[in-house]
Formats: sequence, C-alpha cells, structure tokens
Amino acid sequence: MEFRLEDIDPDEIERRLAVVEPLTDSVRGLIDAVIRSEVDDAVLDRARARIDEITAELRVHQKPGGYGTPFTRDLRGMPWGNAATGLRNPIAPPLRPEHGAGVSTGSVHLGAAYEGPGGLVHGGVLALLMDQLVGECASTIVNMPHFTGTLTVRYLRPTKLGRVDLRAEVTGTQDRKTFVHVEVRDREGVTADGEAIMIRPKDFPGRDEVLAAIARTP
Ligand SMILES: CCCCCCCCCCCC(=O)SCCNC(=O)CCNC(=O)[C@H](O)C(C)(C)COP(=O)(O)OP(=O)(O)OC[C@H]1O[C@@H](n2cnc3c(N)ncnc32)[C@H](O)[C@@H]1OP(=O)(O)O
Repeated sequence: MEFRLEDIDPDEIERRLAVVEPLTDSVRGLIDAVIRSEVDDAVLDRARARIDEITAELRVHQKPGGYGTPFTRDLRGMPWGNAATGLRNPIAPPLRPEHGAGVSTGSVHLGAAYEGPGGLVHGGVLALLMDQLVGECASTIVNMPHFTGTLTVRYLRPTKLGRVDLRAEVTGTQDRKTFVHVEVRDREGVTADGEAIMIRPKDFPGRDEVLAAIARTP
C-alpha cells in the first residue's frame, strides 16, 4: 500500500475521469465480447491485430509498475488501478463502496468475465470484493488505512452471475485491529459471508502525507 499525495483540485479529477472512465467501460465491453463472441476465426484474428495496434499506441508513455494510490490534500483517494474499485481498471467490476457509520455497502454487476463454475461467480472474485469492502470499512471508521490480516470466507451456496450486493460492518476494535463482518447476496439472498481482522500497519510508504491530509480534513 503506497500512498502518494497528488495536489489536484476536484475539477481536474472530473476532467481526467471524463476521459478515462468511458475508455475503461469500452475495454470492459471488449473483454465481455472476447469471451462470448461466436464470430469466425478470421474476424477474431483481425480484431487481435487492431487491438495490438491500440495497445502499442497506449504503451508509448506509461507509468512504471502499478497505478498506485494517489490522494488529494483533502484525502480524496484516486486508486484508479485497484482490482476491485479501479475506475481505470477494466477488470474491476467496478465496486463503488458507500460508507455509513461503521457500515460499508456496494453493488456490482458480475458478467461473463467473473465466472467460475458455469453461470456462477468465481469464489476468488467474491473474496476480492469482500477484501476491498472490509478494507475500506475498517479504514473509514478509524480514518487510517488498514491492511487485511486475515479474511475467512464461508461460501454458503453458489452465487449467480448478475447483480451482487455486499455489506460490511465493523464488529469491534482492539488496539491496531478492527474486526469486520461481511456478507454477499445475489438476487436470491445471502450466498457468502466472512470475518476479517484488519490491521492498521505501524508504517507504510506515504504515511506522513496521509496523516497530514487526515489532520486537514474536518
Ligand atoms: C483513510 C484512507 C482509506 C484507504 C482505504 C484503503 C483500503 C484498502 C483495502 C485493500 C485491502 C487489501 O487488499 S489489503 C492487501 C492484503 N493484505 C496484505 O497484503 C497484508 C500483508 N501483511 C502485512 O502487511 C502485515 O502482516 C500486517 C500489516 C497485516 C501486520 O503487520 P504488523 O503491523 O507488523 O503487525 P504486528 O505488530 O505483528 O501485529 C499487530 C497485531 O495484529 C495481529 N496480527 C498480525 N498479523 C495478523 C494477521 N495476518 N491476521 C490476524 N492478526 C494479525 C498480531 O497478533 C497483533 O495483535 P496483538 O498481539 O496486538 O493482539
């Protein structure tokens, strides 16, 4: 978890998102089309060549490594490469968590790209979404980044592809540990639940800048 201050204003954030969110959505559509397309091999070959051309164009100027977790002076996070929530990441569904008092929720549509057993959501994808939500839930209530130390998941019954709702709730805190319960539902009810032990790390890259931003927020 490497945090980095990027001192930009809300208008600049919106300007950037107005360009990259539609691009990310288009690539999500492409992923789904590649999985489900039944066109001829020649059409698939032609598509590959065109996609390779676009990839080369985008690679002309790139960040080293991952996208990172930049945040603004007033602690607005921009983890746009995140595998669960990233607004620039076409493999993120994306989950868009909402936070209340000790409770975080989020809904996603999980299509063909998230399939495990036929017609059902992959268990690892559910764990990914739970991991993110418990992380944000603990981090928001204590207002400091938390890492997942332990996440125990119980798969109660298969989760159908389609709309999936998640809810996480803090159940307790003890020193640097926060305990979180999390549930996943498909259209027929609860399919999985989990218990997480979230830990506020002693140190992480960018900690001082995060603390300064927290001190600035009302
Ligand atoms: C506002 C911004 C929003 C920012 C919002 C950010 C949201 C991000 C959400 C993303 C969620 C993720 O994917 S996180 C990525 C997956 N997780 C990781 O990569 C974590 C890798 N592990 C680690 O970095 C480390 O092991 C930590 C940080 C978990 C713990 O290291 P530490 O801080 O040195 O811990 P340590 O002093 O040894 O122990 C402290 C206490 O925690 C307990 N403890 C230690 N490790 C564990 C463990 N794995 N499971 C359970 N309990 C543990 C110890 O027994 C001790 O309890 P006691 O003796 O005091 O009782």
